[in-house]
Amino acid sequence: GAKWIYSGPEGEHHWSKHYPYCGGAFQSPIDIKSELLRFDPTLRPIEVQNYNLSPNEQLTLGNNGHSVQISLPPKMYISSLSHRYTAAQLHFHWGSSSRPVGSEHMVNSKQYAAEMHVVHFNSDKYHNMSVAVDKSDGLAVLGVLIEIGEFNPAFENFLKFINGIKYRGQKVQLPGFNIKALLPARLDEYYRYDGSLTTPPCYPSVLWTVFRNYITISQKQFLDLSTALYSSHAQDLTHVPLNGNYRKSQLVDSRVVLVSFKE
Ligand SMILES: NS(=O)(=O)c1c(F)c(F)c(S(=O)(=O)CCO)c(N[C@H]2CCCc3ccccc32)c1F
Ligand SMILES: [Zn+2]
Repeated sequence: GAKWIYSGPEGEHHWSKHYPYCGGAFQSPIDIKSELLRFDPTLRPIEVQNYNLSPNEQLTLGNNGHSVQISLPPKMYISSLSHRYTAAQLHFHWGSSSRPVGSEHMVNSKQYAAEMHVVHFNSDKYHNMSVAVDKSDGLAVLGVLIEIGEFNPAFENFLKFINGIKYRGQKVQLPGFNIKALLPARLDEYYRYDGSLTTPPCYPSVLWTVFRNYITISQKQFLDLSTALYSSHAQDLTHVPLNGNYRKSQLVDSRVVLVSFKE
């Protein structure tokens, strides 16, 4: 689609000019505040299938100018929701080396260093992402908050290739690995709400699951993620660093955030 960026003249406050849904309701991310929470005993642990990919599987690691993304094979899916949600891709949002806060969701106004999103589409009802992306029951995204702390070996499976995709449009192949190792320990503890894509076109089509527990990456791993990439093409005269690629918190309005756990 048309170009959009996170800050400046084409920044997020201008997205709605070309992408009307961005100015609409049910937008994401949100600041998950305690007073919004309602315990829902019917929320089952998240169960994922075929996330443990063998190294013989080839994945594509790419720089799409907005994020670093890993394409995921359709054998991967979420089996614990009312419909089968088949994996499409995962990507990240992060801050910058000077401001190491870049998660999209916040918990009681605490912003984390980064956030991972695993994007799935409702394959019971829609043939692919493109058809599902603007349907109210089209997508399910798993959100994982990321803090700086212990080194994360699972991150190395793609971080070690990141210098091959420094510029927009660049892709490299990478051996499959256990994507489940990127998720936090407790898949039974999460926040759940109805929201949207956090980038244009901002369709209100996402069933959000944000896990309660964060994962950690080391300071060095965060620096690699936040300093390696550019949103500009390799041949562009100006190199525009890719960081701070997170949308600000959106209005919750009358939405309730369900939680699968009691304090
Ligand atoms: N935060 S978020 O809302 O989850 C989210 C992003 F932030 C994000 F940057 C992307 S993107 O990397 O594709 C760049 C711009 O769309 C996506 N892509 C999704 C939605 C758009 C269509 C599509 C098609 C195939 C696979 C994934 C996707 C995204 F869903
Ligand atoms: Zn995202």
